[in-house]
Amino acid sequence: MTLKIGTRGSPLALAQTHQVRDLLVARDPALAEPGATSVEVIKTTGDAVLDRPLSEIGGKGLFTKEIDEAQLGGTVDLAVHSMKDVQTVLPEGIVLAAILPREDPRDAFISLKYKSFAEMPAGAKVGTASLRRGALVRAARPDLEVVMFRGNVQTRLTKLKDGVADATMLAMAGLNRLDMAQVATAPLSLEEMLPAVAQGAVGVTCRADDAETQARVAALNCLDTADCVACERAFLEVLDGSCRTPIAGYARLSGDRREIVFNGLVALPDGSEAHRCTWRAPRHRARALGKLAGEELRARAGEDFYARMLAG
Ligand SMILES: NCc1[nH]cc(CCC(=O)O)c1CC(=O)O
Repeated sequence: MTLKIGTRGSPLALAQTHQVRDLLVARDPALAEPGATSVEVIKTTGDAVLDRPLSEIGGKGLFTKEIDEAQLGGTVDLAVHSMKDVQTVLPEGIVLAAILPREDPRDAFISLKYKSFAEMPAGAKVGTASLRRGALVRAARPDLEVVMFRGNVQTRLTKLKDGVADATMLAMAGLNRLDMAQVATAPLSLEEMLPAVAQGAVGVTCRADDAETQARVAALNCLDTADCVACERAFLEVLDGSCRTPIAGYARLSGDRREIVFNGLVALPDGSEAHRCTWRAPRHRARALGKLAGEELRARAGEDFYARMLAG
């Protein structure tokens, strides 16, 4: 019997998957035997389309659908995902069995020419395909130009060298997991660049009817991260639906770890509007807090917010 682990094939996805496998082996030395585990690389829609912003492709689970199908079909037993890419409502038959301790949740500013956004002159180009990052840059610096930019770390660095853009942004978590933190010019503060919901968190899914694998995987769960991510995902669930909305959300625990402090944001892609909120609540109310924050921002943005977004 082989424990089959499903993952995308990107260097980051593979690094995360090997980390999960090592953690499982550490808990059950029998898994270290040859053939006891296997890593199955699965190409997803998000991997196949490299030339367009993901928001244009649309649809849910761009980086997860094919892996979910493999899991439900029994080709893989567990799957490792960046939680940022996991839809708020999981497909029927699949459960989230563990969330690993969160990495650095911040975005990194990356440039070969400038040390920070503040140093960038009017007209300089920022490369990103992320609606959230684009909207936050446009809101803070309407004088900069945002250009379309996708690809892995190496591709982006080459594009910076070639002058396709003067700066870009990537999650610190991904750089750290790839041992490439030196690529970051500087981390951006949580105030200037509120992260995507669940950024920096890795989740492991199992089949709902596979109690044995669920029990193995559940041992890796980090309760602190799971509560924060549950809060953020409840927020996203209230606001999203389309993947075409710039949304940011970050929850952390208070110093005594009894409360959750949540910051959320929803914006228009052109940065002309951004609504922010801060809430705190006892941590057992994590999901309710996220939902409340989402409802507050929905109300503050106004009924015609989504209509303005589609028009813009
Ligand atoms: N959508 C791609 C993606 N999914 C997760 C990460 C980074 C790692 C993480 O947030 O855990 C990235 C790349 C990026 O945004 O830089």
